[in-house]
Amino acid sequence: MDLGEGGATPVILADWLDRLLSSWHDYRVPVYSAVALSCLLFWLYRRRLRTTQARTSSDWLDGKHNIPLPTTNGNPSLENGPQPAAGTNRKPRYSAPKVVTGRKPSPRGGGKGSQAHDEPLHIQPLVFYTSLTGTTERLSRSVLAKLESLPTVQSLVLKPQLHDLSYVDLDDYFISGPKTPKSDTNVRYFYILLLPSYDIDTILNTFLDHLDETHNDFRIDTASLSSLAGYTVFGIGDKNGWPTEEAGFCSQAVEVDRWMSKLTGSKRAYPLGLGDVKGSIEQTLQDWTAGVCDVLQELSVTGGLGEGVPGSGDAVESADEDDRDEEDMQEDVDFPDSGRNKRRKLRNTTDLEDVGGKGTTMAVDFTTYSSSPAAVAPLKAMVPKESPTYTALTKQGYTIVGSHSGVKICRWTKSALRGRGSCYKNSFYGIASHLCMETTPSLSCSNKCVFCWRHGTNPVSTTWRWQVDDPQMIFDGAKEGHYKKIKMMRGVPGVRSERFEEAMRIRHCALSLVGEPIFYPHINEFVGLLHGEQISSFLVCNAQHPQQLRDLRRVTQLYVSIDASNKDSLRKIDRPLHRDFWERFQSCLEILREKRFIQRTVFRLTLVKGFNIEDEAEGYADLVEKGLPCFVEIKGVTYCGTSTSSNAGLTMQNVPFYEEVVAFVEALDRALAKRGLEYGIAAEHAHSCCILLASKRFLIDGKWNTIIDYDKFFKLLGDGVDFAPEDYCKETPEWALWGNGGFDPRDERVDRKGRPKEKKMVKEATTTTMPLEEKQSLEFKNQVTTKSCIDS
Ligand SMILES: Cc1cc2nc3c(=O)[nH]c(=O)nc-3n(C[C@H](O)[C@H](O)[C@H](O)COP(=O)(O)O)c2cc1C
Ligand code: SF4
Repeated sequence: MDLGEGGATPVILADWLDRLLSSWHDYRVPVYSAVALSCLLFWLYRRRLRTTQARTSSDWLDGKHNIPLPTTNGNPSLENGPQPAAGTNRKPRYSAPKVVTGRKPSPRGGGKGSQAHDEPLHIQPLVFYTSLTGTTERLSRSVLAKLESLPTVQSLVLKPQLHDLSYVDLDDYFISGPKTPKSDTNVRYFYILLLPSYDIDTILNTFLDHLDETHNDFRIDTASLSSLAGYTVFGIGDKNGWPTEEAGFCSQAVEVDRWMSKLTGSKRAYPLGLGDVKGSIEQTLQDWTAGVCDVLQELSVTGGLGEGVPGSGDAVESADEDDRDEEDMQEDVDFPDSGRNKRRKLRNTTDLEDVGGKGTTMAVDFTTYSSSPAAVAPLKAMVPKESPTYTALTKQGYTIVGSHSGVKICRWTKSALRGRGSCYKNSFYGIASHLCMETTPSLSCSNKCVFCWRHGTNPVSTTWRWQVDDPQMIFDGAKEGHYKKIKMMRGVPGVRSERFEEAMRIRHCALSLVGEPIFYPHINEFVGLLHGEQISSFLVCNAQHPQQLRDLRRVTQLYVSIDASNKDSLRKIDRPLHRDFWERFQSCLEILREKRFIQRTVFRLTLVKGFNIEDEAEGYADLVEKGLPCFVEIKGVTYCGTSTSSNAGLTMQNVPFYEEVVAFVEALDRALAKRGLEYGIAAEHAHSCCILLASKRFLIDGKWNTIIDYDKFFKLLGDGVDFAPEDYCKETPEWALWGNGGFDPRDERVDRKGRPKEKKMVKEATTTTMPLEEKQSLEFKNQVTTKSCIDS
């Protein structure tokens, strides 16, 4: 090629390009094929390489590299005599970058292969302990004995094994769990750990380091013990030297519990138990063991840890959970208009007492007191399963019972289970929130109060125009729903085992939630069922159904919501459906006055700034004079933060400060004194912005007696004698009295992240000057905690 001839160069280049292009056209198909084939070969090669690596890793863990596997039948630590302490004989961790993902359980059990699915699931309890001075070993043996005596369901719970952590190889049990024996592929392991705490260097530090390393080793799945069926921990400590958890009581057991939660993917099967060696540890352990045995039985039958937090316990730590609660609360579901316009007025009406059981075809008119025969029209369910209302309520955490009742565990119940405080009813009347069931036999109401947590989400009506469920069915369904929700809490971090055990026996029933309980035609029978099981009853009604209020038989404490002191305010706030709402309201006050020597009567005042506080103290005092209730509860409104509340014109500005509630209560107290009424400010629960005014009938020997003596109440009820509210009251604790804040010292106050906080913080903060935003956020936090127990 002569490149010297400048003019020929472009021609040559063009010629080359032309040749290249025609070659490409001739050979492009084989070239494409060759590239595709190379890619395929490369992919196959990579895949094969990965399989080989995984097998090597698994072989390594399975002991094909000279690592002995734990014996599952028998206890190496006990049978083989003393062995070197863990930590001295621990094998070095393998260094190859291979990922240990934990053993995969079969869908139901823990076996591999399809055949395993048909075989029964076997639960193998493994009890681990460590002990320096022998206490924990002795206690562990007693747990072992109890587990051995467990009546097995078709022998599905295998003989428990005991392992001293000082002698076992931690790698064998605390990396990916023991290997499933070939003889029984459907075995799943259940770890029970009993651990003392030492603030000196012991095997426990080695154990904790091991769990930490396992969790943080990038080669190991963070939840490498997720194939376990579950785990639970019991801590042994000494309250003499380490009086509180913050001071180190059972600190190492608490820590192990946290690591195990992470490593198992939150399979805490039973709450962490803590026993004080200088206290009643035997009893605590016995109760805890009984609970663990129940879980084992359930596990062997169902193959799962029960509903709730996935795998029994979501890995939500306290902060997440609190967030979730608030998210729940923010949630606003738009329900279709339950049909005020569509509502069909039934011409013919009947008395409540004439209404039959489920499937009844009679309608009840609450607008009149007449008792003419009912219309014979087939009635529908109030909340049908397929309705959007049902879906939305279920989504909000309600369990719908039958066709018109609901049950839900309130935030205070959860808080009390975690030892973080009960609602104000604990301070005023001695109701610990974890013993309380909140339910309603009627999700429907005849008001649309501006502050109602769920107004707009439930049916509203002046008439009962739905089918009527049997009270026994509602009672059974409510208990079942409640217990199910409590059980869902057992995997939640921080739940105290002793409170969890106590919660499995309902002691109180708050008939409030949402809706109007007195609306339910068989309310008396329902209350009778509660009392039959020694469950006390608090019934809150909206002062709109005088006939039903009059007919209501004895409840432990009877509430009437007093949401305003005059007609205009009441219309604005309660937005009642009845045209004669004010007359109904007045009648209810008279009825309450008549009942005041038979049962404890309460006025519940919910203060809404801009609606019913300003200059109304005198008006409320007049109402108190009329009804002469035993108690007057005054509470700042709960701000729901939903569009329903804002549609009703409510904002955070309507939420009073605690100091404003205090000022109002003091004004009301003065107004009552002016009228010569014998009342006084008895107690407070600053945490939920609530204060109690009480009749001096309950000031006995100069001491307030606002607490209910529940045993006495049931005794008197059982004796069938006449009795008065003063016959079943007892002294209010010091910490609950006016001026002392009202936070139960047996509980611990925490902040949103679950960290302990200064007990007086909220009250102090709310009563000092602070920027509006800060104040609102704090108030909101205080207020949202009371979301569940609102007036009907
Ligand atoms: C040196 C020492 C340190 C201890 N540290 C704690 C502690 O930090 N927290 C705690 O709750 N108990 C602590 N204890 C109390 C023990 O946990 C308690 O005595 C336990 O019953 C010991 O169990 P063991 O006999 O099985 O070893 C400590 C005891 C000793 C002797
Ligand atoms: S807030 Fe209501 S339902 Fe919850 S514990 Fe208190 S009384 Fe019971």
